[in-house]
Amino acid sequence: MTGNGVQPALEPELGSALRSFADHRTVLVALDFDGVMAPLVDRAEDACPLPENAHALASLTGLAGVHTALVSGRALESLTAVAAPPAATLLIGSHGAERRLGPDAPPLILTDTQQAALAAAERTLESLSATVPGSWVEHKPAGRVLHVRQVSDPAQARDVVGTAETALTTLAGEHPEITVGHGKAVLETSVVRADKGQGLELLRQTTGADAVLFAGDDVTDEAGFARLRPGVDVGIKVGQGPTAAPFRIAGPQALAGVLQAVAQWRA
Ligand SMILES: O=P(O)(O)OC[C@H]1O[C@H](O[C@H]2O[C@H](CO)[C@@H](O)[C@H](O)[C@H]2O)[C@H](O)[C@@H](O)[C@@H]1O
Repeated sequence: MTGNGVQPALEPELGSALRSFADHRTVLVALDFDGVMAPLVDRAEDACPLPENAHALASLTGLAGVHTALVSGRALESLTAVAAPPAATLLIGSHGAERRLGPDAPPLILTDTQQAALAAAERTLESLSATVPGSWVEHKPAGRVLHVRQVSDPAQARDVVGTAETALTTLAGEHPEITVGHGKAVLETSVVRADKGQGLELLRQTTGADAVLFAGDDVTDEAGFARLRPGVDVGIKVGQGPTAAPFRIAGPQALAGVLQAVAQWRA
């Protein structure tokens, strides 16, 4: 939203793509959370969706033929705590490793090998984090995340991320389940191979959607954009940075305008 409380106008090409999208019989609106529904903040537990985004998501969720989903890198428990999504909104967490597609969603269960790999990755990240004030390690069912947003010296933040990446890559020689990925002021490791593209495909199959809208801000969202069908689905990059998404909006404050446009054309 702009300073005077008015949603910025949509770019004409995006407006026209949303109009065509809304004309499909069944649609899926899938949204990343951090940096899309909610502005990025220092502490992950303090993230909060912009009220206009939360309201627009709730409005869309109640419409006939419209499915909504959050597709997040967060653990499902953390996602539901900060996003407080509508009950009917489908959830993909841990970058695709966790799913809540109905009331009986099975919990993620790790094999003994995955648990051993996760414990080893955790020891590596915790010991590095202990040497860098301001850094901390987030625990998720399938992974661990080294956060450096609150490290005051950018060079120190870069160094610890680089050291951690090298250490985890070495550890992956012993524990091949370990994967490593970058995000915004984080280094993530997981012992379950999954990505948001797989999560989106699962949502598409589950909902039977004829068209999918996906909005994301981070490098991990590119796996989602890669699964979209040109001319049918709508991919929206939120904020700056290279992307395969054909459309872009400035930030979370511009998302409600997108959601409201779809809601208006579906009503
Ligand atoms: O896929 P997302 O919903 O965008 O989740 C990606 C990661 O989000 C969280 O970290 C990011 O947001 C934090 C709060 O704004 C910020 O402090 C951090 O620097 C960001 O990287 C979350 O903590 C991670 O687990 C998610 O993977």
